[in-house]
Amino acid sequence: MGTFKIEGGHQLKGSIQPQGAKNEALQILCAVLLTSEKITINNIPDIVDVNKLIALLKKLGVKVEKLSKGVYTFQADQVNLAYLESDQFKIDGRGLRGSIMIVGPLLARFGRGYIPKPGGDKIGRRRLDTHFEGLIKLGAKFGYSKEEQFYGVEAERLKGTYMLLEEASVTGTANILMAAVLAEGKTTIYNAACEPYLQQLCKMLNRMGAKISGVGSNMLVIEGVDRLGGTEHTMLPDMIEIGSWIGLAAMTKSELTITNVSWNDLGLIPETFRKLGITVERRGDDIHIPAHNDGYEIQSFIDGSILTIADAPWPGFTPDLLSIILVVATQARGSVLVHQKMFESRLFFVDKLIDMGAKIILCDPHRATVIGHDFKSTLKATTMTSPDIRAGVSLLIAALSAKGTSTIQNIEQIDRGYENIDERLRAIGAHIERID
Ligand SMILES: CC(=O)N[C@H]1[C@@H](OP(=O)(O)OP(=O)(O)OC[C@H]2O[C@@H](n3ccc(=O)[nH]c3=O)[C@H](O)[C@@H]2O)O[C@H](CO)[C@@H](O)[C@@H]1O
Ligand SMILES: C=C(OP(=O)(O)O)C(=O)O
Repeated sequence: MGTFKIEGGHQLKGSIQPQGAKNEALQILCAVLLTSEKITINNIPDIVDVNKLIALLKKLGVKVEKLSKGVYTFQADQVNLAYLESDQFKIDGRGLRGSIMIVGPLLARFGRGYIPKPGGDKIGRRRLDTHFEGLIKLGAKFGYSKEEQFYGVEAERLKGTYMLLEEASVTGTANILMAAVLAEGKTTIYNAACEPYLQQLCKMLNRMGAKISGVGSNMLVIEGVDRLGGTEHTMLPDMIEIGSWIGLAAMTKSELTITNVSWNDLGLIPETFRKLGITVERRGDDIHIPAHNDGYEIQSFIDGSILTIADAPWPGFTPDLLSIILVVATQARGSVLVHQKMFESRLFFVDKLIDMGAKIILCDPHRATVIGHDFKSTLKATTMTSPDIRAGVSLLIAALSAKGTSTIQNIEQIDRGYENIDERLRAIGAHIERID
């Protein structure tokens, strides 16, 4: 179990370039299974989850070539379907959440797709009903082994249809979409998720020859085609990393420039941090955060009532940044209610922040009230374990702002989604060391 040792209380300074988006990468990598032609992908983040998925694709027979840092070609012209029946696949498939999205492409192109219950963050129930209900609507036969927690779908030829998803599931929409592009006839997916990750996937599939309209909306209309071809794709910067660095800058009172952020794809993220009183300046395609030497003040609603920040399906505020919002609020002037509507166990990490001296009341598993210290009391350094990827980074931010030396264990969780985080943070002045 890897550990970070962090000496807090130092101001950081400089600029940081966000990595390619983790959740987009997981979708895009699965899409290479849809064609026998070569696909070139740029800006692939070097993170554990993505590397696990690339390794899984290789075992499936996909030819993978690394051209330079972050640039790879993939060619799925000789797919080894026997691997899907191996014990090794049952281990590899469980290694991350994103592996679930191989099912749609495999089903569409080869008539069968399987997956063990995928991994990912332990942040509450993470069901897959939307995925399989959608694939069943397209005509697939579904099987599930409760004992092995192993899912499978099979179909000779998928047939387009109309479907209204029960929830706007991100990976669910991607999975169904990747099956529908090769189905016979027209598919309509209503209540589709529409994060920039999905917009990027749609654009890539259209470049490969798919016929998808409604990109960016919650109604995707897909005219099935017989085959797809090769393309080149470049990943957007990771918006969750960008939000993490905004929070980091504010809480350590640091002046930081986050470069090439693709502003137009950030949705409500800048505005939500502004509601906490943080100055988020747009400079071209960069974000500039000045040093908040006088702190930052949480806004109230127009009627004077306490601000609530809650997650919602895109274009609402992403649940993946609520843990960061929560930690940043612990040093703000004022109070905020953080409402994590989607996941049931994602707020439990606040116990660690309370240990460090933060004023937080966990109202129930979904809601926490934070009463900011306004830097009148600094957090105390401590030893903690990262429970999930975003809580891990939130604790890291807390440790960088705290007095003294903290240790964070189980940093594999952080490495799942943040590329080379210790080295990149050291480059802007953080005192952080990786110890094994
Ligand atoms: C690999 C990947 O891409 N992971 C992301 C993806 O996970 P993933 O695709 O697994 O998450 P889903 O979008 O399926 O759902 C996440 C949770 O939100 C609930 N839900 C979802 C939609 C909705 O309209 N109402 C609702 O309550 C679901 O029941 C579930 O508990 O999307 C999540 C939600 O943005 C993110 O946290 C994850 O980082
Ligand atoms: C929940 C997350 O990831 P995953 O879906 O891969 O567990 C996340 O990226 O915040």
